Amino acid sequence: MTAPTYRIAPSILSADFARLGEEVRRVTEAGADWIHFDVMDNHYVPNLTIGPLVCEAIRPHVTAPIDVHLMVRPVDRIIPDFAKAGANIITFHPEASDHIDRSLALIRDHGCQAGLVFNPATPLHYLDHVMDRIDVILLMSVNPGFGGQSFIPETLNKLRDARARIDAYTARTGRQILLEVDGGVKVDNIAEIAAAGADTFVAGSAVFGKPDADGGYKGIIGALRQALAAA
Ligand SMILES: O=C(CO)[C@@H](O)[C@H](O)COP(=O)(O)O
Repeated sequence: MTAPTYRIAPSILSADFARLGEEVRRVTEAGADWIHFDVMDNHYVPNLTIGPLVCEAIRPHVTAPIDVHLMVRPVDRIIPDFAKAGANIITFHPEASDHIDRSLALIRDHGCQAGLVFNPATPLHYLDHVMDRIDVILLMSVNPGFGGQSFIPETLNKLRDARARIDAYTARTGRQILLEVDGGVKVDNIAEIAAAGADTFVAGSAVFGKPDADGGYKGIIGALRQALAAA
């Protein structure tokens, strides 16, 4: 079996919004694989963040994929705007979409990779009939809406379940699906999270909270990768 390829996706929710272009450039120069872009609407989740205009504004500052996590209801009408703004991956919460299959198709028809996001208590059965349309499964390991929360340990069991579904699907079809995790990911738990099956790690406060005096973004991304190497 070949060793898994891991991706680190810093969440800009914890970045300095007054200097966002510089922040995304610095974090990708420090080794980030994706930029995770949290979209909150103060309706589906109790917080309000950023939209397609900000995605478009940061796009020239990075070549790394922009991974847009929609925490919005309704879902469909904002998808074309994010695709035009330079998003590469767009994920949404199945319970926030009236027509999951249609929302996934809309994302892919706009040239982006598509995925479903599962809150800690959202069952994985939403995957049952749409695996062919999915590129990424994102498991929330905190309740969505805020950065800086603690990792919910039950997520490890859910990751194992999602990993088993993906592996069975890949064995049958030859198609890969990424398994991303989001919330409370730190140097001291990332190896355990990887061992449970995740290959893509969103980290907000762990990365953007790191002062230059402590090695800055390069230091923390290096430490996350080192911990992963031991997984
Ligand atoms: O989507 C969310 C929260 O809703 C996340 O992307 C957080 O922003 C992750 O932050 P940390 O838990 O890593 O600080």
